[in-house]
Amino acid sequence: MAVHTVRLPATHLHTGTTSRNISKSNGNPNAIIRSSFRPSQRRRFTSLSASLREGNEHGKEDSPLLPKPLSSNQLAETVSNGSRVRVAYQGVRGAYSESAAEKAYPNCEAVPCEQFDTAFEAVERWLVDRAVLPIENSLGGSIHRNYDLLLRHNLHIVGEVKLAVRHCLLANHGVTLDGLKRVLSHPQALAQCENTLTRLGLVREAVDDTAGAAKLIAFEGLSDAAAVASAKAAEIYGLNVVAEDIQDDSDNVTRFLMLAREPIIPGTNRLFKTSIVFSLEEGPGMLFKALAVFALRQINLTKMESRPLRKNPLRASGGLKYFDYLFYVDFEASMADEVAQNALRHLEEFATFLRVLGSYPVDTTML
Ligand SMILES: O=C(O)C(=O)C[C@]1(C(=O)O)C=C[C@@H](O)C=C1
Repeated sequence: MAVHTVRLPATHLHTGTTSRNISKSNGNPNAIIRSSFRPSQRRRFTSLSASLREGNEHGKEDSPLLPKPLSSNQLAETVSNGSRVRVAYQGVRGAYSESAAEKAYPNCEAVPCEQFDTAFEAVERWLVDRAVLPIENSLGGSIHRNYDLLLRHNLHIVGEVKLAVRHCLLANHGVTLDGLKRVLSHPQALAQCENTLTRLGLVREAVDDTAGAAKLIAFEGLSDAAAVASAKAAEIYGLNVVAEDIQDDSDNVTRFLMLAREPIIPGTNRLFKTSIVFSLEEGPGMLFKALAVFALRQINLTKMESRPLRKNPLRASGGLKYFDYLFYVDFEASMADEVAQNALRHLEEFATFLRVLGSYPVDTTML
Protein backbone atom coordinates (compact mmCIF):
# COMPACT_ATOMS: atom_id res chain seq x y z
CA MET A 1 0.00 0.00 0.00
CA ALA A 2 1.24 3.51 -0.81
CA VAL A 3 2.95 5.56 1.84
CA HIS A 4 0.85 8.54 2.88
CA THR A 5 2.42 11.68 1.46
CA VAL A 6 0.97 14.49 3.51
CA ARG A 7 2.84 17.74 3.26
CA LEU A 8 2.98 19.83 6.38
CA PRO A 9 2.59 23.56 5.83
CA ALA A 10 5.06 25.46 7.97
CA THR A 11 2.27 27.90 8.90
CA HIS A 12 0.80 25.35 11.29
CA LEU A 13 3.83 24.71 13.36
CA HIS A 14 4.17 25.99 16.89
CA THR A 15 0.95 27.95 16.60
CA GLY A 16 -1.45 25.75 18.52
CA THR A 17 -3.86 25.88 15.59
CA THR A 18 -5.67 22.91 14.14
CA SER A 19 -4.55 21.32 10.91
CA ARG A 20 -7.11 22.85 8.56
CA ASN A 21 -4.78 23.15 5.61
CA ILE A 22 -3.14 19.83 6.28
CA SER A 23 -6.32 17.91 5.62
CA LYS A 24 -6.92 19.87 2.44
CA SER A 25 -3.47 19.08 1.13
CA ASN A 26 -3.87 15.33 1.50
CA GLY A 27 -3.86 13.01 -1.43
CA ASN A 28 -5.87 9.97 -0.48
CA PRO A 29 -7.60 10.41 2.88
CA ASN A 30 -8.16 6.68 3.23
CA ALA A 31 -4.54 5.78 2.72
CA ILE A 32 -3.19 4.00 5.77
CA ILE A 33 -0.53 5.95 7.63
CA ARG A 34 2.79 4.20 8.13
CA SER A 35 5.50 5.28 10.51
CA SER A 36 7.94 6.07 7.72
CA PHE A 37 7.59 9.84 7.53
CA ARG A 38 9.83 11.41 4.95
CA PRO A 39 12.85 13.46 5.97
CA SER A 40 11.50 16.40 3.96
CA GLN A 41 8.43 16.42 6.22
CA ARG A 42 10.58 16.47 9.32
CA ARG A 43 12.50 19.49 8.09
CA ARG A 44 9.24 21.42 7.73
CA PHE A 45 8.74 21.40 11.48
CA THR A 46 11.44 23.94 12.01
CA SER A 47 9.94 27.11 10.51
CA LEU A 48 8.48 29.48 13.05
CA SER A 49 8.77 32.65 11.01
CA ALA A 50 5.97 31.84 8.55
CA SER A 51 3.54 31.18 11.37
CA LEU A 52 4.48 34.46 13.03
CA ARG A 53 3.80 36.32 9.79
CA GLU A 54 0.42 34.75 9.17
CA GLY A 55 -1.12 34.61 12.65
CA ASN A 56 -3.42 31.73 13.47
CA GLU A 57 -6.97 30.63 12.79
CA HIS A 58 -8.27 31.66 16.21
CA GLY A 59 -7.80 35.30 15.34
CA LYS A 60 -4.89 37.60 14.67
CA GLU A 61 -5.01 38.95 18.22
CA ASP A 62 -3.92 35.56 19.63
CA SER A 63 -0.20 35.18 20.04
CA PRO A 64 0.90 32.41 17.67
CA LEU A 65 3.51 31.47 20.25
CA LEU A 66 0.94 30.47 22.84
CA PRO A 67 -0.73 27.15 22.11
CA LYS A 68 -4.48 27.46 22.49
CA PRO A 69 -5.87 24.69 24.73
CA LEU A 70 -8.87 22.78 23.46
CA SER A 71 -12.02 23.56 25.36
CA SER A 72 -14.57 20.97 26.50
CA ASN A 73 -17.01 21.95 23.75
CA GLN A 74 -14.34 21.35 21.13
CA LEU A 75 -14.24 17.69 22.07
CA ALA A 76 -16.48 16.57 19.27
CA GLU A 77 -17.27 17.07 15.64
CA THR A 78 -15.52 19.95 13.97
CA VAL A 79 -12.50 22.14 14.28
CA SER A 80 -13.38 25.80 14.60
CA ASN A 81 -13.24 26.57 10.88
CA GLY A 82 -15.92 23.95 10.18
CA SER A 83 -13.73 21.36 8.44
CA ARG A 84 -13.96 17.74 9.61
CA VAL A 85 -11.72 16.60 12.44
CA ARG A 86 -9.17 14.05 11.24
CA VAL A 87 -8.90 11.22 13.72
CA ALA A 88 -6.21 8.53 13.63
CA TYR A 89 -7.06 4.98 14.68
CA GLN A 90 -5.14 1.72 14.52
CA GLY A 91 -6.31 -0.84 12.00
CA VAL A 92 -8.07 -0.86 8.68
CA ARG A 93 -11.65 0.06 7.76
CA GLY A 94 -14.15 -1.95 9.77
CA ALA A 95 -11.96 -2.15 12.90
CA TYR A 96 -13.68 -1.47 16.22
CA SER A 97 -11.29 1.42 16.65
CA GLU A 98 -12.80 3.09 13.58
CA SER A 99 -16.25 2.86 15.18
CA ALA A 100 -14.82 4.26 18.42
CA ALA A 101 -13.28 7.20 16.52
CA GLU A 102 -16.66 7.88 14.91
CA LYS A 103 -18.45 7.65 18.27
CA ALA A 104 -15.93 10.01 19.89
CA TYR A 105 -15.99 12.50 17.02
CA PRO A 106 -19.23 12.13 15.05
CA ASN A 107 -18.81 13.22 11.46
CA CYS A 108 -15.01 12.96 11.69
CA GLU A 109 -12.67 11.75 8.99
CA ALA A 110 -11.29 8.52 10.47
CA VAL A 111 -7.70 7.92 9.33
CA PRO A 112 -6.38 4.32 9.49
CA CYS A 113 -2.86 3.74 10.90
CA GLU A 114 -0.82 0.56 10.82
CA GLN A 115 0.32 0.59 14.45
CA PHE A 116 -0.52 2.38 17.70
CA ASP A 117 2.84 4.22 17.53
CA THR A 118 1.91 5.56 14.11
CA ALA A 119 -1.32 7.05 15.42
CA PHE A 120 0.56 8.84 18.22
CA GLU A 121 3.12 10.13 15.73
CA ALA A 122 0.44 11.24 13.27
CA VAL A 123 -1.04 13.57 15.91
CA GLU A 124 2.37 14.85 16.99
CA ARG A 125 3.33 15.63 13.41
CA TRP A 126 0.05 17.42 12.61
CA LEU A 127 -1.01 14.83 10.04
CA VAL A 128 -4.25 14.43 11.99
CA ASP A 129 -6.03 16.36 14.75
CA ARG A 130 -6.70 13.55 17.24
CA ALA A 131 -6.14 9.85 17.87
CA VAL A 132 -8.59 7.40 19.41
CA LEU A 133 -6.87 4.31 20.82
CA PRO A 134 -8.03 1.34 22.95
CA ILE A 135 -6.74 1.24 26.53
CA GLU A 136 -8.73 -1.53 28.24
CA ASN A 137 -11.41 -4.10 27.67
CA SER A 138 -13.86 -5.50 30.20
CA LEU A 139 -12.93 -9.11 29.34
CA GLY A 140 -9.40 -8.96 27.94
CA GLY A 141 -7.94 -6.33 30.32
CA SER A 142 -5.42 -3.60 29.57
CA ILE A 143 -3.81 -2.80 26.23
CA HIS A 144 -0.31 -2.45 27.70
CA ARG A 145 1.30 -1.07 24.60
CA ASN A 146 -0.83 2.05 24.78
CA TYR A 147 0.02 2.60 28.45
CA ASP A 148 3.70 2.55 27.49
CA LEU A 149 3.14 4.87 24.53
CA LEU A 150 1.23 7.40 26.63
CA LEU A 151 4.41 7.96 28.58
CA ARG A 152 6.77 7.89 25.63
CA HIS A 153 4.78 10.53 23.72
CA ASN A 154 3.63 13.95 24.79
CA LEU A 155 -0.05 13.80 23.88
CA HIS A 156 -2.87 14.65 26.28
CA ILE A 157 -5.96 12.61 27.07
CA VAL A 158 -8.91 14.84 26.19
CA GLY A 159 -11.72 12.31 26.48
CA GLU A 160 -12.72 8.68 26.69
CA VAL A 161 -15.25 6.64 24.76
CA LYS A 162 -16.68 3.24 25.59
CA LEU A 163 -17.74 0.91 22.82
CA ALA A 164 -19.81 -2.29 23.09
CA VAL A 165 -17.82 -4.92 21.20
CA ARG A 166 -19.86 -7.73 19.65
CA HIS A 167 -17.66 -10.21 17.84
CA CYS A 168 -18.72 -12.35 14.89
CA LEU A 169 -16.98 -15.24 13.19
CA LEU A 170 -16.57 -14.30 9.53
CA ALA A 171 -15.70 -16.62 6.64
CA ASN A 172 -15.90 -16.69 2.86
CA HIS A 173 -19.24 -17.65 1.34
CA GLY A 174 -19.73 -21.43 1.19
CA VAL A 175 -17.44 -22.06 4.19
CA THR A 176 -19.19 -23.68 7.19
CA LEU A 177 -18.19 -23.96 10.87
CA ASP A 178 -17.25 -27.64 10.32
CA GLY A 179 -14.76 -26.75 7.60
CA LEU A 180 -12.80 -24.29 9.77
CA LYS A 181 -9.35 -25.10 11.19
CA ARG A 182 -7.91 -21.65 11.97
CA VAL A 183 -9.11 -18.34 13.31
CA LEU A 184 -7.34 -15.01 12.69
CA SER A 185 -7.78 -11.83 14.71
CA HIS A 186 -6.29 -9.20 16.98
CA PRO A 187 -4.93 -10.90 20.17
CA GLN A 188 -7.40 -8.89 22.31
CA ALA A 189 -10.33 -10.10 20.23
CA LEU A 190 -9.09 -13.71 20.39
CA ALA A 191 -8.80 -13.38 24.19
CA GLN A 192 -12.33 -12.02 24.44
CA CYS A 193 -13.68 -15.13 22.63
CA GLU A 194 -11.46 -17.66 24.41
CA ASN A 195 -14.30 -20.02 25.44
CA THR A 196 -16.02 -20.13 22.04
CA LEU A 197 -12.77 -20.65 20.13
CA THR A 198 -11.69 -23.45 22.48
CA ARG A 199 -15.07 -25.14 22.10
CA LEU A 200 -14.73 -24.96 18.30
CA GLY A 201 -11.15 -26.30 18.51
CA LEU A 202 -9.72 -23.60 16.25
CA VAL A 203 -6.02 -22.71 16.06
CA ARG A 204 -5.54 -19.00 16.86
CA GLU A 205 -3.41 -16.74 14.66
CA ALA A 206 -2.71 -13.17 15.74
CA VAL A 207 -2.85 -10.28 13.26
CA ASP A 208 -2.76 -6.47 13.67
CA ASP A 209 -6.51 -5.86 13.88
CA THR A 210 -9.84 -7.62 13.56
CA ALA A 211 -10.82 -6.01 10.27
CA GLY A 212 -7.35 -6.75 8.88
CA ALA A 213 -8.05 -10.44 9.53
CA ALA A 214 -11.35 -10.20 7.66
CA LYS A 215 -9.67 -8.42 4.76
CA LEU A 216 -6.93 -11.07 4.53
CA ILE A 217 -9.41 -13.96 4.51
CA ALA A 218 -11.48 -12.29 1.79
CA PHE A 219 -8.52 -11.22 -0.39
CA GLU A 220 -6.78 -14.60 -0.17
CA GLY A 221 -10.03 -16.56 -0.56
CA LEU A 222 -9.14 -18.77 2.43
CA SER A 223 -11.52 -21.67 2.99
CA ASP A 224 -10.10 -23.15 6.22
CA ALA A 225 -9.91 -19.89 8.20
CA ALA A 226 -12.33 -17.46 9.82
CA ALA A 227 -11.85 -14.02 11.34
CA VAL A 228 -13.09 -12.71 14.67
CA ALA A 229 -14.34 -9.28 13.67
CA SER A 230 -17.34 -6.97 13.48
CA ALA A 231 -20.50 -7.33 11.39
CA LYS A 232 -19.38 -4.06 9.74
CA ALA A 233 -16.13 -5.76 8.59
CA ALA A 234 -18.23 -8.60 7.08
CA GLU A 235 -20.11 -6.03 5.01
CA ILE A 236 -17.00 -4.13 3.90
CA TYR A 237 -15.03 -7.22 2.83
CA GLY A 238 -17.99 -9.28 1.55
CA LEU A 239 -17.75 -12.10 4.10
CA ASN A 240 -20.43 -14.32 5.59
CA VAL A 241 -21.28 -14.17 9.32
CA VAL A 242 -21.05 -17.82 10.44
CA ALA A 243 -21.54 -17.09 14.15
CA GLU A 244 -22.66 -13.99 16.07
CA ASP A 245 -21.99 -12.66 19.57
CA ILE A 246 -19.13 -15.10 20.19
CA GLN A 247 -17.45 -13.05 22.98
CA ASP A 248 -17.29 -14.81 26.36
CA ASP A 249 -19.74 -12.39 27.95
CA SER A 250 -22.50 -10.44 26.26
CA ASP A 251 -21.33 -7.33 28.14
CA ASN A 252 -18.05 -6.78 26.30
CA VAL A 253 -16.91 -3.17 26.41
CA THR A 254 -13.66 -1.56 25.21
CA ARG A 255 -12.63 1.80 26.59
CA PHE A 256 -10.77 4.09 24.18
CA LEU A 257 -8.82 7.26 24.92
CA MET A 258 -9.13 10.42 22.83
CA LEU A 259 -5.70 12.03 22.43
CA ALA A 260 -4.72 15.52 21.31
CA ARG A 261 -1.65 17.75 21.16
CA GLU A 262 -3.12 20.18 23.70
CA PRO A 263 -5.00 19.47 26.93
CA ILE A 264 -8.57 20.60 27.48
CA ILE A 265 -9.39 23.02 30.27
CA PRO A 266 -10.90 20.77 32.94
CA GLY A 267 -14.34 21.75 34.18
CA THR A 268 -16.58 20.99 37.13
CA ASN A 269 -19.86 21.22 35.23
CA ARG A 270 -19.98 17.45 34.63
CA LEU A 271 -18.33 14.24 35.81
CA PHE A 272 -14.59 14.38 35.09
CA LYS A 273 -11.86 11.80 35.37
CA THR A 274 -8.12 12.40 35.68
CA SER A 275 -5.38 10.01 34.53
CA ILE A 276 -1.92 10.19 36.10
CA VAL A 277 1.29 8.16 36.05
CA PHE A 278 3.83 8.10 38.87
CA SER A 279 6.74 6.13 40.32
CA LEU A 280 7.74 5.57 43.96
CA GLU A 281 10.74 4.76 46.08
CA GLU A 282 11.14 1.12 47.12
CA GLY A 283 9.91 0.35 50.64
CA PRO A 284 7.12 -1.12 52.70
CA GLY A 285 3.79 0.68 52.42
CA MET A 286 4.88 3.10 49.67
CA LEU A 287 2.03 2.20 47.33
CA PHE A 288 -0.39 2.17 50.26
CA LYS A 289 0.75 5.69 51.14
CA ALA A 290 0.37 6.84 47.53
CA LEU A 291 -3.18 5.54 47.24
CA ALA A 292 -4.08 6.98 50.63
CA VAL A 293 -3.77 10.53 49.22
CA PHE A 294 -6.96 9.74 47.29
CA ALA A 295 -8.74 7.66 49.96
CA LEU A 296 -8.21 10.39 52.57
CA ARG A 297 -10.08 12.81 50.31
CA GLN A 298 -12.87 10.41 49.31
CA ILE A 299 -11.63 10.36 45.71
CA ASN A 300 -12.72 7.22 43.90
CA LEU A 301 -10.11 5.35 41.82
CA THR A 302 -11.49 3.72 38.68
CA LYS A 303 -8.39 2.00 37.30
CA MET A 304 -4.87 1.13 38.27
CA GLU A 305 -2.16 -0.43 36.13
CA SER A 306 1.51 -1.03 36.83
CA ARG A 307 4.07 -1.22 34.06
CA PRO A 308 7.81 -1.83 34.12
CA LEU A 309 9.93 1.32 34.12
CA ARG A 310 11.51 0.38 30.84
CA LYS A 311 14.35 2.89 30.93
CA ASN A 312 15.54 1.55 34.24
CA PRO A 313 13.68 -1.68 35.00
CA LEU A 314 15.89 -2.96 37.85
CA ARG A 315 16.75 -1.02 40.99
CA ALA A 316 19.50 -2.14 43.38
CA SER A 317 18.80 -1.61 47.06
CA GLY A 318 20.43 -3.22 50.12
CA GLY A 319 22.30 -5.74 47.96
CA LEU A 320 19.06 -6.85 46.26
CA LYS A 321 17.64 -6.05 42.83
CA TYR A 322 14.02 -4.92 42.64
CA PHE A 323 11.79 -4.52 39.61
CA ASP A 324 10.91 -0.87 39.13
CA TYR A 325 7.39 0.17 38.18
CA LEU A 326 5.30 3.01 36.88
CA PHE A 327 1.80 3.23 38.31
CA TYR A 328 -1.03 4.48 36.12
CA VAL A 329 -4.08 5.60 38.06
CA ASP A 330 -7.44 7.00 36.90
CA PHE A 331 -9.49 8.80 39.52
CA GLU A 332 -12.92 10.38 39.49
CA ALA A 333 -12.24 14.10 39.92
CA SER A 334 -11.41 17.05 37.73
CA MET A 335 -8.07 18.85 37.97
CA ALA A 336 -10.25 21.94 38.44
CA ASP A 337 -11.35 20.48 41.83
CA GLU A 338 -9.28 21.71 44.75
CA VAL A 339 -9.48 18.30 46.34
CA ALA A 340 -7.75 16.71 43.30
CA GLN A 341 -5.05 19.40 43.31
CA ASN A 342 -4.43 18.78 47.00
CA ALA A 343 -4.22 15.02 46.45
CA LEU A 344 -1.59 15.45 43.74
CA ARG A 345 0.36 17.98 45.79
CA HIS A 346 0.42 15.42 48.59
CA LEU A 347 1.50 12.64 46.21
CA GLU A 348 4.26 14.87 44.80
CA GLU A 349 5.83 15.04 48.28
CA PHE A 350 7.07 11.47 47.99
CA ALA A 351 6.57 10.32 44.37
CA THR A 352 9.85 10.12 42.46
CA PHE A 353 8.00 11.06 39.26
CA LEU A 354 4.48 12.32 38.54
CA ARG A 355 2.74 13.32 35.31
CA VAL A 356 -0.89 14.21 34.66
CA LEU A 357 -1.88 12.52 31.40
CA GLY A 358 -5.23 14.31 31.16
CA SER A 359 -8.35 15.48 32.93
CA TYR A 360 -11.43 14.83 30.81
CA PRO A 361 -15.19 14.19 30.87
CA VAL A 362 -16.30 10.67 31.81
CA ASP A 363 -18.12 8.75 29.08
CA THR A 364 -21.38 8.00 30.86
CA THR A 365 -23.09 6.40 27.87
CA MET A 366 -22.60 2.91 29.27
CA LEU A 367 -23.09 3.34 32.99
O1 LIG B 1 -8.77 -4.85 16.00
C1 LIG B 1 -9.66 -3.99 16.15
O2 LIG B 1 -10.71 -3.98 15.52
C2 LIG B 1 -9.42 -2.95 17.12
O3 LIG B 1 -10.03 -1.90 17.03
C3 LIG B 1 -8.45 -3.21 18.24
C4 LIG B 1 -9.12 -3.73 19.50
C5 LIG B 1 -8.10 -3.70 20.70
O4 LIG B 1 -6.95 -3.39 20.54
O5 LIG B 1 -8.56 -4.02 21.81
C6 LIG B 1 -10.25 -2.87 19.86
C7 LIG B 1 -11.40 -3.34 20.36
C8 LIG B 1 -11.60 -4.75 20.64
O6 LIG B 1 -11.36 -4.88 22.02
C9 LIG B 1 -10.62 -5.62 19.94
C10 LIG B 1 -9.52 -5.12 19.35
